[in-house]
Amino acid sequence: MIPLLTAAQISQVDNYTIAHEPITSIALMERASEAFVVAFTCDYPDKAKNITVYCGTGNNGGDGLAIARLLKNNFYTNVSVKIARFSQKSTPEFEHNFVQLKSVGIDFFVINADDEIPFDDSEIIIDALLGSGLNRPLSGDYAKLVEYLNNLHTTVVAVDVPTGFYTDGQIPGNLLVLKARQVITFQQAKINFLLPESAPFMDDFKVVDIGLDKPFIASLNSPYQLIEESDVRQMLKPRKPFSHKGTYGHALIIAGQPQTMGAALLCSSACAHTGAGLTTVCIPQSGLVALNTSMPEIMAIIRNDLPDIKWEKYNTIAIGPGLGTDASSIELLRAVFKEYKRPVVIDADALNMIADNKDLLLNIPAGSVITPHMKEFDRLFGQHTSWWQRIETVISKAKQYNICILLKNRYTIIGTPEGKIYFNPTGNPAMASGGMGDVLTGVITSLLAQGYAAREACIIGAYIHGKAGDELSNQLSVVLAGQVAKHIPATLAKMRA
Ligand SMILES: NC(=O)C1=CN([C@@H]2O[C@H](COP(=O)(O)OP(=O)(O)OC[C@H]3O[C@@H](n4cnc5c(N)ncnc54)[C@H](O)[C@@H]3O)[C@@H](O)[C@H]2O)[C@@H](O)CC1
Ligand SMILES: [K+]
Repeated sequence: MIPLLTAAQISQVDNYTIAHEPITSIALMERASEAFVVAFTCDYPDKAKNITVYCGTGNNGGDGLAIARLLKNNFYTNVSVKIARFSQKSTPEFEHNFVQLKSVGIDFFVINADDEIPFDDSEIIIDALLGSGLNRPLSGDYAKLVEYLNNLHTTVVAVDVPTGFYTDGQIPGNLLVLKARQVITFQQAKINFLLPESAPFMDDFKVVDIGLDKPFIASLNSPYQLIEESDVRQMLKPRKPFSHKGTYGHALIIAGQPQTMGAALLCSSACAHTGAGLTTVCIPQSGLVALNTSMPEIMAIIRNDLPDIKWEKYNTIAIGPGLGTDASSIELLRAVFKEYKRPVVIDADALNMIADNKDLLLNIPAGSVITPHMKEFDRLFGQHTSWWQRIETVISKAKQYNICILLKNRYTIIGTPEGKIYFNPTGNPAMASGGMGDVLTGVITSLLAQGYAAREACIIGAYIHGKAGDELSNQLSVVLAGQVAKHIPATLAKMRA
């Protein structure tokens, strides 16, 4: 896991690293700037491009000055610098790099407060105006400069953080930010890069390691963690010799209506493909032929009004995909909560029924998983005006109900009763199509049936679901849910190799 820190904590880690590595702050800035330049030269190899580095007078600006110098050393022939000296304040690291810049003879131009903004016709802009030190929205000279630069629509590569962007905490509405084509960020993804509110301000980000003290970072015990492939590999249990279908559990999936049978089929297919020993799906009679034709491995319970379910047979139950919210579905949901005391997976219409009957929240078996998308989440827990607020709600509700909450997103957010938030990095826009959530529910259900705890089932499930989609998207520009379900065994084989 990569611990994700707030800006205040990152500055604490900078200071700790400077004191204990030990390294001077100027050498640390040089290391950061070198890391930036390595990443930059990889993505922008044309050394004749006309590049302007815009620098503030804090340490982000100090980075910018060092980057301009290093680019020149790397034979970028057309680099110049514009310094926004909008206040008298500057850091010693900035001043040091300003002297260095002058010594290598790079053209620079100083923009003072209230000056006209100088004309810019560069092909690439490197944004080193403000970084993680931002403590208020842009206004005055900064706002004027950023508006001018945004209107140019030039390719902007931001150093660490796009100027004006908040790295953590609630992002104010109508924020003015220097929009970046790419952000090359130091040490770790900033938490707000993982939330949809970052989308208008950056197309992409890349993390470069600047060697901050990892044991100290770990000691801060951040609640926010980014899942890595190695975590999932460690969590995955091998399929052992002499094991049999009974070893890998029996999952029951209660899903589907005549018009939404696909949800039941996709969910149960994903469950079987993720390795549950047995999968049974509880569907209306009208789905039986489709089920037997498409997935003969899966057993069925025909759902009349209230089906006769032998609860103790199942290692876990999923309820909701395509289920509908009529009276008999509510009765069935209540029956699951009454009769079945082990962890379950609750998705889609089951979440909508809980949203309409909030008393049911208290009946969710401990250790269960709920898998809402944003709208289902807001229906359950109230309207939110920002994703940061949603994260706070995930933390409090996961604790309150002793459940794992998996809030679907580009970087899916998994909250546990211990107060941790895990961000899942896998998945891609080719997967934005119907049925994908039903497949994810099937994957998580399968993992619970196989004996993984809810936290592991969510982390592994979200990761492999997204990774299967990533692997498929190497060759396909659109990936359908059924393809993801069928590809899971191949992804699992790679992860277990
Ligand atoms: N030794 C270190 O601490 C390192 C810092 N690094 C760089 O340092 C950056 C952080 O530097 P700083 O803390 O100096 O801060 P910034 O350079 O981001 O900002 C400079 C100053 O601008 C002021 N400011 C904040 N919001 C403003 C606004 N809306 N309008 C006008 N002024 C505003 C604040 O006084 C702030 O300290 C990082 O983003 C990174 O680029 C890297 O060089 C790595 C090492
Ligand atoms: K910046």
